[in-house]
Amino acid sequence: MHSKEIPRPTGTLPIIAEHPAEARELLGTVRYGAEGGPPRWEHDRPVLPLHMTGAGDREVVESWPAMGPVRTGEHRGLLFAHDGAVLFAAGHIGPSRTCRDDAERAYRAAFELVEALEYPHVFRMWNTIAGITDRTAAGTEVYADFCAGRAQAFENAGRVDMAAATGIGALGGGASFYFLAHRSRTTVHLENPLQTPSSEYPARYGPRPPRFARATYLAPGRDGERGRVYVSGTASILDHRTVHSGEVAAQTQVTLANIAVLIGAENLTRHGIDERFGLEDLRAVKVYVKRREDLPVVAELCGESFGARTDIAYFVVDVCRRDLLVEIEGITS
Ligand SMILES: O=C(O)c1cccc(O)c1
Ligand SMILES: CC(=O)C(=O)O
Repeated sequence: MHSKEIPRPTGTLPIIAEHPAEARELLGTVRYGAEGGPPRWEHDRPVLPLHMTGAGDREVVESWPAMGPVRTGEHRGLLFAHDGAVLFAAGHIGPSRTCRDDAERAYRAAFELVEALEYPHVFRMWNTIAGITDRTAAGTEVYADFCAGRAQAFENAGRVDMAAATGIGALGGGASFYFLAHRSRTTVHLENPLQTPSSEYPARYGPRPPRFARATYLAPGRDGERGRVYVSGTASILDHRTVHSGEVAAQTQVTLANIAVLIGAENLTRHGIDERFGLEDLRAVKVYVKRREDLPVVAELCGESFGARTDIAYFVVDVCRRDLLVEIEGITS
């Protein structure tokens, strides 16, 4: 992390720091740390522990601020908190080796929750999956199994909209997920003209395709909050193919270029949004690097591309395809 000071809470932008923020004004917290497991309550707020850091790495704490009085609850293992505008929910998908049924169950619970509480506009989801590229006992791939279960839950719920998401490796603790949904603000799910929509990936990547948008734009709120683009985990993929297999610098450059096109004026105009953003506008950037020895190269390229005010957290974890070395996400400020 490069952040020098802990930023103030600003609505749908998280506070990312080395220490948890004040519990009272929060919806929930995600600990990118040394152990993973089911979400738990701390000071009456959901906390999701994710095993994303190894020995000697610093824990990164992501805190989602609340804008008003918070109500909390639990639904089929999902712990949630909401403030009348935003819903934060966190769950444990389960042991990754039977990911399919577990993912379907967890996503079914998520869709039930957003309907029951009336937060229909899901705008960001994160999935962390231990052993993401491993084979299951049945010989299938864990990530492909996860995608199959998730696709089934989308289908059962009749949901055709796909939100920005990340699907990334974890060092242990099974598979977990958390998401954010808005009650009233318009969401526009974005695709990237350089990439095949994930739901149209060919079957060679798995029996059921992933279901995520390349980014989601949350339109400005009546409370004066600005419009923001939530950029999905993005990798060195053009159309549906990994490019620059084995070359970390080139993969990082393609990834950054993918994000620049995604959030730039031309693509936003294509989606009916009258705004434009550049890489320097991104905050709360997370960079996932597969091999520890690649960190210096990736960090140098990211440092050159993002603004001086961008807070960047690096994690050494597996990426969902064996030939991918880096994945990057962020949120426009
Ligand atoms: O399956 C996903 O949700 C996903 C989303 C973004 C990047 C990625 O590798 C995977
Ligand atoms: C792997 C990844 O980032 C994608 O499918 O876009």
